Amino acid sequence: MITIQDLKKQYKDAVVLDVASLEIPKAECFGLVGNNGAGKTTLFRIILDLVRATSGRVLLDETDVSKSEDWKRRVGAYLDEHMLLSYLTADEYFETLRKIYNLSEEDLEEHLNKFEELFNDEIRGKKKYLRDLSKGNTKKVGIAAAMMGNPEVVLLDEPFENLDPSSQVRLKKLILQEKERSQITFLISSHDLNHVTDLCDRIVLLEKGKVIKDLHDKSSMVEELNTYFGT
Ligand SMILES: Nc1ncnc2c1ncn2[C@@H]1O[C@H](COP(=O)(O)OP(=O)(O)OP(=O)(O)O)[C@@H](O)[C@H]1O
Repeated sequence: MITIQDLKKQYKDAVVLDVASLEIPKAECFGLVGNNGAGKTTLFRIILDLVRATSGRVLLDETDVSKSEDWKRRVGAYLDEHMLLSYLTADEYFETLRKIYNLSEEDLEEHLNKFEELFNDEIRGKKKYLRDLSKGNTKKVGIAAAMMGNPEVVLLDEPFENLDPSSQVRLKKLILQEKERSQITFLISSHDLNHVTDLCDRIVLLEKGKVIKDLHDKSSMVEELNTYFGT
């Protein structure tokens, strides 16, 4: 369970995030939407303790994420390419993570096999550094890395952006399978309302840093969001 309490982030006098209370239960697929600058990435960064909140706190179960490092083993995330080691090839990067996560070669193979369709023969066995991959293929590496090591929580910022249409469908299938297979709590931010509503049990809409809708009803969330975004 992720608990957000009185969370505020301010840059000089601009309040960019102001979330009084939010609870994300275990195994929920939590979608986060909002216009550019609404605060989605800031919220994810604070949850991951990459940015310190001005006030308030984020708890992972009982642990304040800004006060301990232990929870990091339980959380996977891909926000952007800065999270990768760009001077490695994809194979070298996965091998490095395998050692960090203490996985066997078989475990790694089993994990990466789930991504075979998504990788579309463009990632593994290539002599390209991550910095030279296309944007979409870079994202695929980041997502596979975020889901490595049996995390309890996975945060993905704009996972569908830059993916070709078939890859978007394959990624959606993969996340749905993982949701079924494990008890992963997914936090997914997206501008793609169709994908995020297909995937998520709940969608929170941020506007200027505040939660203005918290939608749980699958049948009405698409319509509510289309009305808000004028789509
Ligand atoms: N380091 C910073 N200094 C000043 N303002 C910042 C900083 N980082 C983020 N902001 C501001 O915080 C606000 C929220 O940004 P954030 O990136 O969280 O939005 P977002 O919802 O992820 O947007 P997008 O959909 O465009 O990715 C924006 O106004 C942004 O300019």
